[in-house]
Amino acid sequence: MIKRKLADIAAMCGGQVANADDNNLIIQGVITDSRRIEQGCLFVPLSGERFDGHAFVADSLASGASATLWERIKGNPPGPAILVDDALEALQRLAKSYLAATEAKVVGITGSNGKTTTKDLLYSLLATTYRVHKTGGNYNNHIGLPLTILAMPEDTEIAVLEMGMSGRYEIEFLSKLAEPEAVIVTNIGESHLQQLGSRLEIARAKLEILSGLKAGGLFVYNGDEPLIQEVLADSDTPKPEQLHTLTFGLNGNNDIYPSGIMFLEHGTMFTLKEGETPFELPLLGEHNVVNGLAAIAVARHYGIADTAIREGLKHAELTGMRIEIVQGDNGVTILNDAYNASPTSAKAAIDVLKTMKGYRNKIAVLGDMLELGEDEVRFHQEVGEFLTPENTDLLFTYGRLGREIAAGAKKHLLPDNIYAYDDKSELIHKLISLLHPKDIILVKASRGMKLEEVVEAVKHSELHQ
Ligand SMILES: CC(=O)N[C@H]1[C@@H](OP(=O)(O)OP(=O)(O)OC[C@H]2O[C@@H](n3ccc(=O)[nH]c3=O)[C@H](O)[C@@H]2O)O[C@H](CO)[C@@H](O)[C@@H]1O[C@H](C)C(=O)N[C@@H](C)C(=O)N[C@H](CCC(=O)N[C@@H](CCC[C@@H](N)C(=O)O)C(=O)O)C(=O)O
Ligand SMILES: Nc1ncnc2c1ncn2[C@@H]1O[C@H](COP(=O)(O)OP(=O)(O)OP(=O)(O)O)[C@@H](O)[C@H]1O
Ligand SMILES: C[C@@H](N)C(=O)N[C@H](C)C(=O)O
Repeated sequence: MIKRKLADIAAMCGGQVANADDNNLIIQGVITDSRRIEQGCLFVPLSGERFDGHAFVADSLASGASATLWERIKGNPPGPAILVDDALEALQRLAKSYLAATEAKVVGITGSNGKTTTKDLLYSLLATTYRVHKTGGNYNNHIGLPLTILAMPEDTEIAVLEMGMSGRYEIEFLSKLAEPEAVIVTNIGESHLQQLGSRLEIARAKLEILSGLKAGGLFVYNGDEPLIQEVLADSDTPKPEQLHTLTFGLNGNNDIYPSGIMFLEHGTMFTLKEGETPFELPLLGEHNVVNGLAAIAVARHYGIADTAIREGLKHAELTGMRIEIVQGDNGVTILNDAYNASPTSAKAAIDVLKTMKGYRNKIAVLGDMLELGEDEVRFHQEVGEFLTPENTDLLFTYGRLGREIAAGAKKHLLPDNIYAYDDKSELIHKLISLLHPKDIILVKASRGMKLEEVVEAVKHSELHQ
């Protein structure tokens, strides 16, 4: 993490030191939450939906922060400070300046689905050889990415940075801040359609990642997605000189694609060439093989041998709630995919349920998918129609839009096997009453639905069957 003299930090973020007895005071780390102060850090007071961080500056200094940023418009700071006009902009400038002072090469990852998973997989491959830093959790926006950079060890060789968006020009900002030398676009789904209006516009937003890519940089993208090719070919799409490209995907016309896939109980095996030693992923689903292909493409670009890649994949540490296998105390198997949901990721998860063998009942617990815009009802009905007796025995839905999943499910499932709820506790009660230790449950909805509460309840429940 960043460790500098107070005066140097002021210069790096364009601020001015005030109230400090010692400009050579050493600052270590940057924190934006007074509830998580670490001794000697710089507190950065941000304004959000509920609070103005300036209200917590005195507390932060009392709790061990060595200094704070302070916006000039707020009057006199209550202790050692760096005066700035805008704390967020200063935080972003500090991050850019710190990154430039290191030798770290940046790999940027964006896409509608799979950013966090691909980031975790790529990290595990690169870390076999390099000193690597990666985005923690889902810290992928205009605040999270700068904080990720400032938490980076000074001797980092490669930084794997997740870049998220819900509107145009957000990725452009992040890419220009981080100036990656390699970038991945995982796929173009439906996430944030509400704000973007069309999948083409989502593709344009994702390919803004090329705007900050260094000259001669590498663009690794999902070759199965025609919208990416379309936007890449558009002369209006900003891209660097001497752009190198690599495609990944399931189709054999990609630069890297699987020659065979085998679904296992707790993971997935795949080969890239017939007869070669397979690669093994501790993740379920064909979609995670695709994520793995993107990670392999970049790892090979950085000279990682396939033997190291196989080791890295096998021991990858993954962020939870992405089709995470959870074993209940009561024997029930839960596929916790509750982190987020869109039609593309929901169908990918249902495909995983289809590959699971040896269970009594396959149960899907599906909730609202948010931010999908005017076609949200149709999207939910289509997910319902995707459910068949081959992949689902019982369906539980949660939420207003979940009812549309239930409506669509009637196309292939018997009405007696479909349960729609607006109340989470009622859903949990009914679900538990039907559960058997040999059942498997997929739990999936958008972040805002907090379906991890269903996972927690089911995990610890006493069964009656
Ligand atoms: C600003 C901030 O960091 N807020 C976080 C804070 O929120 P809180 O509920 O406390 O309220 P405020 O935001 O109003 O607080 C303002 C500041 O005051 C601080 N503070 C508050 C109380 C207190 O007692 N002491 C304090 O010091 C506070 O820390 C603030 O700095 O806490 C919440 C709960 O932990 C956080 O959720 C909230 O974080 C916001 C949402 C945030 O953006 N955090 C980033 C670090 C981040 O990267 N979060 C990611 C999610 C990113 C994301 O949604 N990405 C999208 C794509 C990008 C969309 C883009 N348009 C966007 O706007 O984000 C995606 O789809 O992936 C994460 O945490 O997962
Ligand atoms: N390549 C993919 N295609 C479809 N779904 C995917 C893919 N990769 C991951 N998913 C699913 O998408 C959801 C989110 O996964 P992950 O967090 O890795 O993606 P993300 O792009 O970081 O998501 P978000 O933008 O919501 O933070 C999970 O349900 C996961 O199973
Ligand atoms: C807030 C944004 N990152 C997100 O995840 N939105 C989903 C759709 C949600 O809020 O549930």
